[in-house]
Amino acid sequence: MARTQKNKATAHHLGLLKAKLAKLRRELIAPPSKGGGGAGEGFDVTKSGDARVGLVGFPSVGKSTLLNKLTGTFSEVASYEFTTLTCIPGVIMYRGAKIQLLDLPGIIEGAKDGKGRGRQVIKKELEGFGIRLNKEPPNLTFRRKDKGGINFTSTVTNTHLDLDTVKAICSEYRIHNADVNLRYDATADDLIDIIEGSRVYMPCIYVVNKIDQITLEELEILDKLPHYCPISAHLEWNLDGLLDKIWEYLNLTRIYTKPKGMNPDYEDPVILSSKKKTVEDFCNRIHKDMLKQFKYALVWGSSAKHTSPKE
Ligand SMILES: Nc1nc2c(ncn2[C@@H]2O[C@H](COP(=O)(O)OP(=O)(O)OP(=O)(O)O)[C@@H](O)[C@H]2O)c(=O)[nH]1
Ligand SMILES: [K+]
Ligand SMILES: [Mg+2]
Repeated sequence: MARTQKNKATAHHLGLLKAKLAKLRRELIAPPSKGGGGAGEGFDVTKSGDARVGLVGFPSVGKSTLLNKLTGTFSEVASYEFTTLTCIPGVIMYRGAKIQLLDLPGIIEGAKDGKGRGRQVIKKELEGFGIRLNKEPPNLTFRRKDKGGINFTSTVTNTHLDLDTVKAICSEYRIHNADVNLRYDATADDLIDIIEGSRVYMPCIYVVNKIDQITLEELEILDKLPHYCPISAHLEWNLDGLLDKIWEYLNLTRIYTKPKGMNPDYEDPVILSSKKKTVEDFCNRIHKDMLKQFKYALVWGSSAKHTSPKE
C-alpha cells in the first residue's frame, strides 16, 4: 500500500487491499475453532460494578502502582518489566458509582517495523483488534439486498470514496447487491468497519505517568494535548484530575429514585451507561418485570430530555 501512488485511479485498488487486510486481521485474532475454550489464564475477570476501565500500556510505566493508589488493591510493583502477568481487578467508588479498574500485563510492540512509540503504538495495537478509540461509529448506512447491484449515494462531497472503490471493497466481501449511503466524508476504513461489524467504540485517556521525572516545560506541552492526563502515581500527583477525567469519559448517568412527597435518596443512585440510559433501561436495571407494570415516569434533572413539572 505504501508503494501505491494515491490518486483516483488507484483508490479502488487501495480500498481492496484495506478490505483484504481487515479480513486477515479478523482471522488472525479469531479464537481457534477447536480445542475447547481455554480458561483464559487469569485474564477472565468477572465483570462487576457500573463501568470498567482497563490499564493498557508498556511494561513498567506504573500501571500497578496506579491500581494500588486508586483502589487500595494489591498488585505487585517492581522496577523490572512484566511484573504483572495476569489481570488484577480493583474497585473505585466515585460519586456513587462503582468503577472496576483492571491492571493488565504490559504490552509490547507487535509490529517489528513500527517506528512510533507510546500513543501511536498503543493505538495501532488496539485498532488491530477492532477497537476504535475516542471515535464515533461511522455515520453511514450499509444495507444488503437481493438484487440491483451496488448503489452508492452521498449527501456530501466525497474525497475518499467513489463507486469503484465501494464496489471493490464490497466484492472482497462477496457482496454484490447493497445500498451504501454516506452522510459525511467517510474513508475506505470507515466502510470496512461497518461491513466487518463487531467494532468496539470506546473512550480512551492517555495517562502520562512519572511526571515527577520531567521538566515543567515538558509538562506544559503534555497538558495541552487532547485526551492526555499527566500524573505521578507514585507521588499521587493529579490523581483527582485523573478520576475527574475518567468520570467525564465514562459519561455515566446517575438516577436518584424519589418516593412521592419525599426527598430523593442521594446516597444510592442507579447508574446508567452512556449507551443505555432510557427510562426503559432504568426499569430493566431495577427488575426485569418492572416494565410490564410500568405506566409513566417523572424525570427531573440536567440530563433529562423532557423535564417533568414540579411535584
Ligand atoms: N518516578 C516514578 N516512578 C514510578 C511512578 N509510578 C511507578 N513508578 C515506578 O515504576 C516502576 C514500575 O512500576 P509498576 O507499577 O510495576 O509498573 P507496571 O506498568 O505495572 O509494570 P508491569 O506490570 O511490569 O508491566 C516501579 O519501580 C515503580 O516504583 C511515578 O509516578 N514516578
Ligand atoms: K514493573
Ligand atoms: Mg504491573
